[in-house]
Amino acid sequence: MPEKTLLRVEDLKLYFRATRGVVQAVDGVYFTLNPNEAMVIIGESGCGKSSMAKALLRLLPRNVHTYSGKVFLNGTELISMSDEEYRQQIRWLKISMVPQAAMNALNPVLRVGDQVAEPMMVHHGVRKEEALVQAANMFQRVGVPVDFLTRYPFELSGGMRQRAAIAMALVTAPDLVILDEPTSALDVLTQANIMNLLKRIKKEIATSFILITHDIATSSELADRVGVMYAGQMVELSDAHRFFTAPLHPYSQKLMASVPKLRSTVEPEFITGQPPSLINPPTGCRFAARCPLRFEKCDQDPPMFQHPDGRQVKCWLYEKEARS
Ligand SMILES: Nc1ncnc2c1ncn2[C@@H]1O[C@H](COP(=O)(O)OP(=O)(O)OP(=O)(O)O)[C@@H](O)[C@H]1O
Repeated sequence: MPEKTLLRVEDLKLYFRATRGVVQAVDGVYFTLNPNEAMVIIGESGCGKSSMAKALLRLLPRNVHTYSGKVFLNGTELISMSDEEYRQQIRWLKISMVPQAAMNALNPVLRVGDQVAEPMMVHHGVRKEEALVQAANMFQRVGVPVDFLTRYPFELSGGMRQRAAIAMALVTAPDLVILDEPTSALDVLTQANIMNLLKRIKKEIATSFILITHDIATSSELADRVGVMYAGQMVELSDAHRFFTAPLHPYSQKLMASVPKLRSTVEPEFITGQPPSLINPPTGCRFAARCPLRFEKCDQDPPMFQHPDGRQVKCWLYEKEARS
């Protein structure tokens, strides 16, 4: 029977070699994603979000120390594939990405239409004329004027370039699109437009999304599920509704309290202290040093507890609930 889960990530690790030691950027991450679901990954800068995206996309830098675990896409394991197999069978075809700054995704010396058409030609063996027709369709879908096909990236605004990068990620109809801070380099209005575009696309196209973002407020509108990362680990996995109403993990609660609210007189809070170093992270709960609810047990590393309502949380506070 085919697996209902689209993506199953088990004990994913990505460590880097650095001058001061080994950086445990992604340290034993587990999660699953269903078809047509949008999962938002949030967490402070440096907690390993982009590294996790790189691990899923196998876009690994040269100083990798450890790359391990299992990633199943529709039942096919990706980590054990060779780079060549991954490039031929998975990247762009099954999993595509929209990187932080679209300028980096687009080649400055090639017309954007040709670039958006290219994945179709390379991965679906489609002739250039047909690929350009599909690129034009995709441009219309993401709100880029079709006559922009013949323009170069520098002739497009930041927002239009980001839309073109989204078109490029979608043109092969992949199962999963990973967006790494897709709006971070854009002004607030353009950010909102891009988020609205993603919401619309999600309704129209049967694709799953992993959206990595700092922008908790806007991402709440797109998310079906939320994953919270802290110091290289996933500390909460939740459906979006429950998460945005009442998150479980003390870190998630602090993160939510730090989001400014338009119609509230409550001041946003800051999370005091710094996340631990990922070179020698603490052996117990990694958030303990900053946690207002810390108790003795937090000196031990908590497992990911299964909350009775289906959420998962890596915090000893939920040990009893998880058992009962
Ligand atoms: N190639 C690399 N070599 C060594 N260390 C790295 C490398 N890439 C990332 N790191 C380190 O890994 C940790 C996680 O970084 P990562 O960029 O994944 O975090 P992030 O949560 O995406 O941060 P941001 O939100 O700022 O993009 C950081 O300590 C970072 O300095």
